[in-house]
Amino acid sequence: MSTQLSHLGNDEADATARLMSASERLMAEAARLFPLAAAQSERTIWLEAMIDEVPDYLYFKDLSCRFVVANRAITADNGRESLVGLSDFELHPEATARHFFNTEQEIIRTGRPMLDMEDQIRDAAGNLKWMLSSKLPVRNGNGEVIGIVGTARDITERKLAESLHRGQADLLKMIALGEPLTDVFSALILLIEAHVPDVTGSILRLSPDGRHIVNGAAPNLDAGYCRLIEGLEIGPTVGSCGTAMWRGEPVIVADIETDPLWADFRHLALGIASRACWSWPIRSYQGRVLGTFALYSRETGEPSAECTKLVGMATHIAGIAIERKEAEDSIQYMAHHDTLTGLPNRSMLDERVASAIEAADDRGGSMTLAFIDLDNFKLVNDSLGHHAGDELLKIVAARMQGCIRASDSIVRLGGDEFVILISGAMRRGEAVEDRLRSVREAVAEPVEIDGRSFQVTCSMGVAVYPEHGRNVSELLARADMAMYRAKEIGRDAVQVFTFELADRAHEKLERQEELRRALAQTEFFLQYQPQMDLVTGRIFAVEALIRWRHPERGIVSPGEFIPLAEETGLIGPIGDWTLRTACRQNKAWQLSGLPPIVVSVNVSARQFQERDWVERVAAALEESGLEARYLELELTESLIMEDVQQAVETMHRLEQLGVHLAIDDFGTGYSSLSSLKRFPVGRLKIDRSFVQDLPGDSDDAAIATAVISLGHLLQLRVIAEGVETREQLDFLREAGCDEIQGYHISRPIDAMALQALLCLSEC
Ligand SMILES: Nc1nc2c(ncn2[C@@H]2O[C@@H]3COP(=O)(O)O[C@H]4[C@@H](O)[C@H](n5cnc6c(=O)[nH]c(N)nc65)O[C@@H]4COP(=O)(O)O[C@H]3[C@H]2O)c(=O)[nH]1
Repeated sequence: MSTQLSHLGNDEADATARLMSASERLMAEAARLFPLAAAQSERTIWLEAMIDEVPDYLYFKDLSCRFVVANRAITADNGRESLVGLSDFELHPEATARHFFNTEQEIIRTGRPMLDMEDQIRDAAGNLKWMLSSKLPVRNGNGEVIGIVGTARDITERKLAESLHRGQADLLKMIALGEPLTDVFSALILLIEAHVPDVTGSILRLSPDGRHIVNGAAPNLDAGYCRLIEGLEIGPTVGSCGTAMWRGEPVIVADIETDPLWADFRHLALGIASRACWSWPIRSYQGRVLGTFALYSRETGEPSAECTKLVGMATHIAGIAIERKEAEDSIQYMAHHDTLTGLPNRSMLDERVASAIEAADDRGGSMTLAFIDLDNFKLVNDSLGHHAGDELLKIVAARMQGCIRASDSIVRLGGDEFVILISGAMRRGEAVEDRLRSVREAVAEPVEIDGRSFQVTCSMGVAVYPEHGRNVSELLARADMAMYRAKEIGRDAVQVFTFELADRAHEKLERQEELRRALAQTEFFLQYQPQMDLVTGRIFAVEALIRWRHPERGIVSPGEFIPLAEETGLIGPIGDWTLRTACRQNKAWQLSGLPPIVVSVNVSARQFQERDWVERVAAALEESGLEARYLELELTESLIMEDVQQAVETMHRLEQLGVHLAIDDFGTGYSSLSSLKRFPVGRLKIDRSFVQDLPGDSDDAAIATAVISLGHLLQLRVIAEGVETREQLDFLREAGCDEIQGYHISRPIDAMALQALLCLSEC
């Protein structure tokens, strides 16, 4: 032991070096205590005894890498009495021994130590061990290398902890990256199996109905066994896992052969030579049981505390993985399904149409899209409430789903719009309409919601690939166009797309653009038609009537463009313009010194239903400075009847503003007497159609007379429009009509002409 240590790179930091320098100090101390040569052997014994106490490996090898000195730790781990004279080739497998030999020869050759190397060895008991070793050259008094001294420390525990730590990190990464759940489970099981000797792991999941076993992963468990337990119903005595899921607590079965929990299944477990099965529930963050993590052992017995701790980590990670997958699945589901009806949604339609087109191309066939819109759904929603509307959609969706074939798909686009994708081939002689008839019939079956029974119909538009379009959006747009046509022709119908339809729609689009331009470039103007009091003969009011001065077509009458404006929503801004212009004009007449008259403005249903309509009327009055009592709004019967309750509410708000209200075209709608009583209106207007054949037509005469009586009974004034002749006027006066309007007095005329007329009649 008089040899010297070579220079170390970092003596202080290195445990091995510290050990070596402690040995040197001890040697020096021994030399001091036993100075005589006679004491030499005693010193050696003393030193050997001392190094034997060191728990790490400590040894000295000669230049041929044979042990000269080896302490008890390394000797015992190699299962020998002594290692002196042996080389690693006699202790380890060839590859390991060669590695050690090469390293040591390198140290001897270069004279440089090798520190903190991590090596794996198998000890005499067969245990794999991780060692942290350092090897240093030993020199004689002349500085020549005469061998190496080595130390090694067992770091197996630390390495296991590290690998566990790394394994956990890898698993969390797999979870975060959304790798398949079975892969995550398998990696988790392999990690645990690597740390708990002689066990086989398994992860089972609980089925969504919370009643059955579903295989998760068990990479080293018999596949046949796994198949046999798949789908078993959990319960109080269903082996370890079925019971653990049932109880929601760990079930540790130390001996499958005798434990009553395994009574019905022990033949299965014993068939795969398992004698013990320990199962722990996997839980969600909120504590819901999601499955089990189980370890099977070939030996009877219970898990160690260390094993239980590891499984605690495993069930935690498995829980995170399952919850993350469930969240992902539900996000996926929500992204592709409509929450109300559970039907696939638009994003799914795109995918399905794309693959249906591909399939049609492959077989040289076709594919059909049917766009479906419920008729009068808005009415149900408005009159019975959104809850009823939702219920109706759910019922209708389920019915439609029940009618289509497995090869077809149904998608809810939103609102009351659905699309059916018919992708399979038609039967011989079968038309698309036949396939869709059953859907229409199912929709039209009576529905009962909240104790009320009613029926809804639907309109369908059909587009066929490849004739009508080459992709989803083209086909959908054309099916939609056809559906609109089905609505136009009276609803409750199927319309197949045609190119004439497209032309018509195109033309409509152009008209719509023209209308927009007309509004922007003020191509509209108002004419006013006087209304005369039959008692005084005085012109007391005028009806404002819109006109369109079209740059090519000349003056266009409202009958031609108001319906389109209503359909497209342009009636909103057009109506606002009319209202503001009429108010301003009326105020201008007053300011010019004419006696005040009322200006009557037509209101369309869509305008009236706009939420801020009352505010817009108030703004038009405010802006023009016209007093509310000089404005009258003409509402049609059908407008009011679309949603009586809402209409009455709006009418009351308008009444509070101080404007007058009149019912236009009276007699053409269906207002019941009882509802008429509820309307805060001041006038009824007898429709022109009942006036034109007066007095000759006895039916019209009876109707006109009845409307006048009815109006008076309800304390309303009655005006007749479309009066063209003296005879009509006389009849109406005779029948007690209060006021008239019509060509007999004046055609609609522009503001200047009306001013002159008023001036004439007043002066
Ligand atoms: N044959 C005949 N016709 C007569 C006679 N006296 C008046 N008329 C016409 O009868 C219509 C009366 O208006 P309406 O019933 O409110 O019916 C109006 C009204 O519903 C709508 N309308 C007109 N202007 C507007 C408006 O500014 N806004 C809205 N929403 N609708 C309007 O367009 C409809 C048609 O308006 P116009 O073409 O101006 O047609 C006007 C008027 O020119 C007559 O003695 N004989």
